[in-house]
Amino acid sequence: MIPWVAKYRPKTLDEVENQEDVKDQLRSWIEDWLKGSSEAKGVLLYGPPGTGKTTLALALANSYNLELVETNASDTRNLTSLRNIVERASITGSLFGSRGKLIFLDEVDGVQPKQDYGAIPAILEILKSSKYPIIMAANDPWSPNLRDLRSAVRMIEVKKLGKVPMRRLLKKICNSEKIKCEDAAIDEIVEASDGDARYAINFLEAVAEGYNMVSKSLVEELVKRKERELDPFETVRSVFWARYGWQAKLAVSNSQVDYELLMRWISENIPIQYEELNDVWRAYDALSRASIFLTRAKLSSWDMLSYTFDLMGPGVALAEVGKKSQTWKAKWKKYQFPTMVQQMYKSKSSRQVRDSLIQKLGFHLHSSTKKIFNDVYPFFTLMASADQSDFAKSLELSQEEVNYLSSNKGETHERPSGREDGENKSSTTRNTRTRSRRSRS
Ligand SMILES: Nc1ncnc2c1ncn2[C@@H]1O[C@H](COP(=O)(O)OP(=O)(O)OP(=O)(O)O)[C@@H](O)[C@H]1O
Repeated sequence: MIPWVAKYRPKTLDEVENQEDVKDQLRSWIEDWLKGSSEAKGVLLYGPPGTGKTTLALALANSYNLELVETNASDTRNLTSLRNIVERASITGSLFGSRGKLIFLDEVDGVQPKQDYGAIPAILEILKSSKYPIIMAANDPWSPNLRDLRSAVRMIEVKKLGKVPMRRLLKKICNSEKIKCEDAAIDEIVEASDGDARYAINFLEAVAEGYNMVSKSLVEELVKRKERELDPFETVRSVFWARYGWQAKLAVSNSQVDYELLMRWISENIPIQYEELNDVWRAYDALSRASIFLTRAKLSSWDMLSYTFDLMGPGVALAEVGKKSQTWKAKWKKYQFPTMVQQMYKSKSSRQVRDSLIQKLGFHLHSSTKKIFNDVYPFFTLMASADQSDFAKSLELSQEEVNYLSSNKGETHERPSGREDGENKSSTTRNTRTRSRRSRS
């Protein structure tokens, strides 16, 4: 059975819902190409997931009877074979005499500067030498890694699909499938999809397939369930409150939270939920075994994941022996974030205060971060605890930074990142220039 996203994917540009401006730009670009007068070597379609970038590339190829050669931009092996195709094209000459090609490079923003080293230069080279039009897609095209690429192509933004065309799209599918869909249910899916057509169509298919009809109450229930799967508090609660093993297993296997992180969540909250020492012991025993199976799953076979779920879900849930008799009020506990997540957050914000503090001191003293950190910083911690008001004002410190200094922090932290010498000199120069310009005006 073909999934609906593929079954109902528009074949030509005229069938693509909305996106009129994008379609016009693509038509004029490809027609210039076919006439041999195109200025832009390639096009980069960018926009959120599920908005139709791949669909538009495919529809463009079909509309102009071109063969679509599709590859993922981070697959460097495919880029090499693409280079061969392009090279061969330059030798064989007339390309549009027979059936021409349209090259489609998906996920150019997925190219990693380190792992996929050479991919962007390869794309730039293909762009330069290609006799075929090249169309690319990205969700986020603004990374510094793509700077050269951005200036080499025409950028076309693909916006989220609006509510009216999305509704039209879903209704068309309901009619073709001869399924009874309540209007309010369609509206609910449109709302939940937030302009992502793939999400909306998949959602519609899941409801229709499971229940043979699409009602508002069903959609609401499924939206809630999806939200719960994303929420670690809900997963933890479902595990601890499960009366039967299968309920706990379903909660962990459906959860969208990363498995390791989920283990930390469960681990943190075991002693909060369970009061009997033996229950706590059994729960931790199950969880530690789950951790072993997770490592095995990663190292050898993902089949082991099922044991991880068994231990992390039912293993922890059934560790509490007297659970069945408890009311929900007795079970209700206030869960907490894993300590590690809290610490990471705290140390990150604390590092940010320290770094901005050192930048400011460097600016006022015309020194590098290294010099400030090694030689000057301890004196400032003393000065801050002695006199705060004038000191803070003259250095333009925020209250957060003053508190940080006067609590004598700093020695306990690692040295801040950044270039050691000259870093603050250049920022000082920049700041001084801004200041003098300001004072002139
Ligand atoms: N404007 C549209 N008209 C009709 N169907 C659409 C439209 N946009 C998207 N779709 C449907 O949504 C599905 C997903 O779209 P597509 O794969 O083109 O999105 P994308 O922008 O390439 O996503 P990603 O960035 O995740 O790769 C398509 O298979 C198609 O069925």
